[in-house]
Amino acid sequence: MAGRMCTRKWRSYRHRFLPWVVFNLSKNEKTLRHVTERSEDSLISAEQITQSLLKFFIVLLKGYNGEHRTSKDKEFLGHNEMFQTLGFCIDRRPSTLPLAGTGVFVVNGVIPKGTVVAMYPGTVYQPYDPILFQSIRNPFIFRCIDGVLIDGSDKGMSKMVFKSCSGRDRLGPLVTSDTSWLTASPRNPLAVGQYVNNCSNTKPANVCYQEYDVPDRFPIELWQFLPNVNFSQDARRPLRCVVLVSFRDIAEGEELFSNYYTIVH
Ligand SMILES: C[S@@+](CC[C@H](N)C(=O)[O-])C[C@H]1O[C@@H](n2cnc3c(N)ncnc32)[C@H](O)[C@@H]1O
Repeated sequence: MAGRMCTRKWRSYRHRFLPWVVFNLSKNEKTLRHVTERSEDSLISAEQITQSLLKFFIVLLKGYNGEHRTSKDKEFLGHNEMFQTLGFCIDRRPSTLPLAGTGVFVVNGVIPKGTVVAMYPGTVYQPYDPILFQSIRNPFIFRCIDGVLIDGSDKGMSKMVFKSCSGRDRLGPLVTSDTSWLTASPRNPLAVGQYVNNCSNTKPANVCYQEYDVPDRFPIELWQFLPNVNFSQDARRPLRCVVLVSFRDIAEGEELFSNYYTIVH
């Protein structure tokens, strides 16, 4: 009986980070996110995500193309632009949870409910792509509803694969993805979503993951701020990105927490 229930739950899960979620499932039963329909899992529409990213990327582009900037200015440019355009700023800091490593915090401003708060960077693997070596002991493999995987690790082989795919996909002088999320100072400061920790019994989730396929009409000169790249050059589908959207208003100083595990009934 328990086995059958477990199998049913397993079949209806949406997102997971292995082996973290499997290991913690029983411990964190209260923190599972339950939704009754697949559509309920999307807090905002794809069009709202597009508009939000366009608004921010256009400002980033102007900033990075601006003259009279020193390299020091450029280091903080993303954060300044983020605060001015979106009204908040996020960054990585040691987590408030014991033994949880790094987390992501609202360091300036407030985030209203239903806002695109962060992006989950990484190499995008279709269900048929080989990912075995990159996935070994890698807690940053994010699983989308349709089996697409995103490897958000910024180290070792994962890092090499991302850089190589990004170089391969350049269109002459046009860069079509951002590799700076692999460093401590991403040009697009939204691209730190892979460091958002799982909620706990005392720290409920304030953001959730939402899949987003980049539409054809997304301006090519703004692709340089997208922190995702396809592993396969011949992936015959739009580029998959994952954004984190706020469940509620989030105050300055708060840490972001997501649900690593969502059950669709
Ligand atoms: C996707 S990473 C998140 C970033 C991670 N905190 C780090 O510093 O690399 C997932 C890993 O973070 C840690 N983690 C996430 N949520 C946690 C929690 N609520 N309590 C303890 N550790 C957590 C676990 O080690 C997990 O395997």
